[in-house]
Amino acid sequence: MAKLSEQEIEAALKRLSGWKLENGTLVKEFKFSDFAESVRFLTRVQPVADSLDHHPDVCIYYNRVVVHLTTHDEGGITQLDVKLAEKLDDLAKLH
Ligand SMILES: C[C@H](O)[C@H](O)[C@H]1CNC2=NC(N)=NC(=O)C2=N1
Repeated sequence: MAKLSEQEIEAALKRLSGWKLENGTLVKEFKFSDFAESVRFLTRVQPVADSLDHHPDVCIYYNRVVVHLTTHDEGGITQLDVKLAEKLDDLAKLH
């Protein structure tokens, strides 16, 4: 999948909520009530990421999950990152 241009990334960021561009990755911090809820969120993410064959880089800080999205194979942001960002937003609402 082709890398998005800067204009395409800016357009995608306008549609997404809470995501920003940082060092060539899409980044968002998701907030939960505690560590267990953070882990449950990532448990819901796992099958979705596997089915897309596209995986987020994640860090858990107790009740915060920081997600970085980039397409490693392309060395930049692709439409797959935008699609995964939308899915993560949906999954974060489910807790
Ligand atoms: C072999 C496997 O399909 C690839 O390594 C996939 C897996 N998940 C991936 N996830 C992400 N974020 N970027 C990739 O380039 C990528 N490549």
